[in-house]
Amino acid sequence: MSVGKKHARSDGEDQAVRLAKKAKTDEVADTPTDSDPSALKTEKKKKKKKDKKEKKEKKEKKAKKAREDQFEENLEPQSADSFEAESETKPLTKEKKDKKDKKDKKDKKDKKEKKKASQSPEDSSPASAEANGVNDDTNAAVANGSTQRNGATYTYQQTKSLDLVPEEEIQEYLKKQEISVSDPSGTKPRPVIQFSHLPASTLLSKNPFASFTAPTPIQAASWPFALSGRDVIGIAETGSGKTMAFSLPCVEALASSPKPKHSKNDRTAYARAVVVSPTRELAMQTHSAMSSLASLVGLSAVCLYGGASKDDQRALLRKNSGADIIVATPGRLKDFLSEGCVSLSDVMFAVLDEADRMLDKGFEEDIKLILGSCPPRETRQTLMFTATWPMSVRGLAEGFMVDPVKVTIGNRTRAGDENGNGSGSTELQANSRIEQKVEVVDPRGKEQRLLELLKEAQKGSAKNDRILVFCLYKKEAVRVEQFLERRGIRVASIHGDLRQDQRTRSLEAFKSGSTTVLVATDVAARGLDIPEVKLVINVTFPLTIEDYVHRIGRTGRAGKKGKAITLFTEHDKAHSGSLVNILRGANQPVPEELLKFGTTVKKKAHDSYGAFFKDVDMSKKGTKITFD
Ligand SMILES: Nc1ncnc2c1ncn2[C@@H]1O[C@H](COP(=O)(O)OP(=O)(O)OP(=O)(O)O)[C@@H](O)[C@H]1O
Repeated sequence: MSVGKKHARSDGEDQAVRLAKKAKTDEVADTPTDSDPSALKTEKKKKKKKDKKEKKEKKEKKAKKAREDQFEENLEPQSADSFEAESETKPLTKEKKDKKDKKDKKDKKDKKEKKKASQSPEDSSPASAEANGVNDDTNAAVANGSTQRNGATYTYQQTKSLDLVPEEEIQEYLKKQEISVSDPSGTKPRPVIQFSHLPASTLLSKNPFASFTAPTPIQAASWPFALSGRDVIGIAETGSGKTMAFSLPCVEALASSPKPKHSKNDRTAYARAVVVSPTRELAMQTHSAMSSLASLVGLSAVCLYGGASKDDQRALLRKNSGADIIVATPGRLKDFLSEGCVSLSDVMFAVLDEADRMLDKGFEEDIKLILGSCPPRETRQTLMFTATWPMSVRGLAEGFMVDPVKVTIGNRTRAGDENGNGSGSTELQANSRIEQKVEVVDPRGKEQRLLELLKEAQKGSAKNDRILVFCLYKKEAVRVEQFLERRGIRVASIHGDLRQDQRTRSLEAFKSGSTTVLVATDVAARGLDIPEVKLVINVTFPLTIEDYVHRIGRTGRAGKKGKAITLFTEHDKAHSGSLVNILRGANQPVPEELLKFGTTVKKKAHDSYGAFFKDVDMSKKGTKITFD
């Protein structure tokens, strides 16, 4: 409220008295007096505003100083611009002058290279990995001093090189890669088509993408949002690089923010990022990918999963002084949380990998507890990635996020009405590079048919081709493995009845090629990135059509082709409609025998689908019940 307004209300008060009162109010602005409460309130507000401004300025100064220090340490060329204005007004020290000269030279060189690149825009071979990994746009991503809501000081700013890409090229890319973005705040950052379009950073200067030529569509479209601190739901086909889509923004966010300090005597491990995975093997795989990236900037990652020694994992946490990133399965993470060994109170970045699985009934409560142990969604960044996004989990997902951006890859719009108006909802879609074949068979003849298929697939030069065989039940997997073994097939298995070391050994043997056939339950359906799986055979149909999409997605990864054969029996007829839709959606043949089972899509039958592969900690002792 202005002083003028106050005058109007204090009739009869003489000017001198009013001034004296105001002076007094200014003096005691912090102490409430009953002399003039409304004036006091105004002054208090003013002071608060001033304090806030001062605080903000101080924070900005501090952030600038931190960046400056980092710049000094890392000789990060992109940071130089933030200090250019300063250099103009102050006399340059010799060191700064050298740096400026160096930068000017580099700018000139970059301009030349850019010109060259514009003549051959397709030059994205691994040989040019350095250019791919490190942005040559020295002027591009300049931290502007503000912090993201999760506390990271990294600021995403579209680079000049990306600005320079003609709009038609961007539109063509979005169309060709079938990228759709739904953003409640309406921002439209351009996709990062080349690695060189990414803002320079310490991490990128380490060239983490040397073996890749360009970002995958989900990376290209989601990075600008995730790097800006936004919550993201990323939906893209199996094997399309979603792990890197969340790993890069996670590591950038952590690398740009100081680790909160805790008492030296505090033995709790305070993670700053948490990634939750549905299975142990996937957690280990994600951990391996993330720690390679994190270690480039001196960050550590620890994997916590059931079935392995807790003491060893505790020791790892201690060794890594808490670990910056924790990749975990929910059960083991919950255990560590309840013991007070791990705290998520410093988490600025939370990821649900295979998000629909994590939000389904089997894990819902665990996820509520885990995300509930993190700072509130307003002050952390939450990312969810998956290849399948059923309606049933969407509402729940958004409850954990703030205005999430939804990035979808693939033409998943519902067919819509006769006028061609789609409903715009995200449909289930299988990887279109996978050749899908469905054979309707007699349930009694399944194992014999499996044997024939394996022999056919491993004929001649293909004798060492890797084949993944899916069963629904653990006992079934055991039976099928023994059946194949007796017939001379080199086979291993992975399912929940095996000890973790046995599971790990089987997977390693399959990866290394010492066994070419792996019989698995749905414990191996999601996320596992096993190179060169040529064929997936479904001996028994999974509980849900989503699991079918994930199972067959173990082949045809990272742009490669693959093949999947499904033995379908009358027992699976409830899935015929949704399977027909998947086949049609991927332009695959639909056998007449399958159509006979009907094309109606039934509502999801199993509430806790995939519960068959919920990881149970086998190392835990059961509770002994005594009867007296
Ligand atoms: N930009 C890229 N170019 C080429 N290959 C890539 C790129 N990014 C990641 N990859 C590779 O693609 C493979 C599949 O990636 P990833 O496991 O992240 O897939 P995904 O989308 O998470 O699959 P799923 O849905 O099955 O979990 C990995 O081997 C990974 O190294």
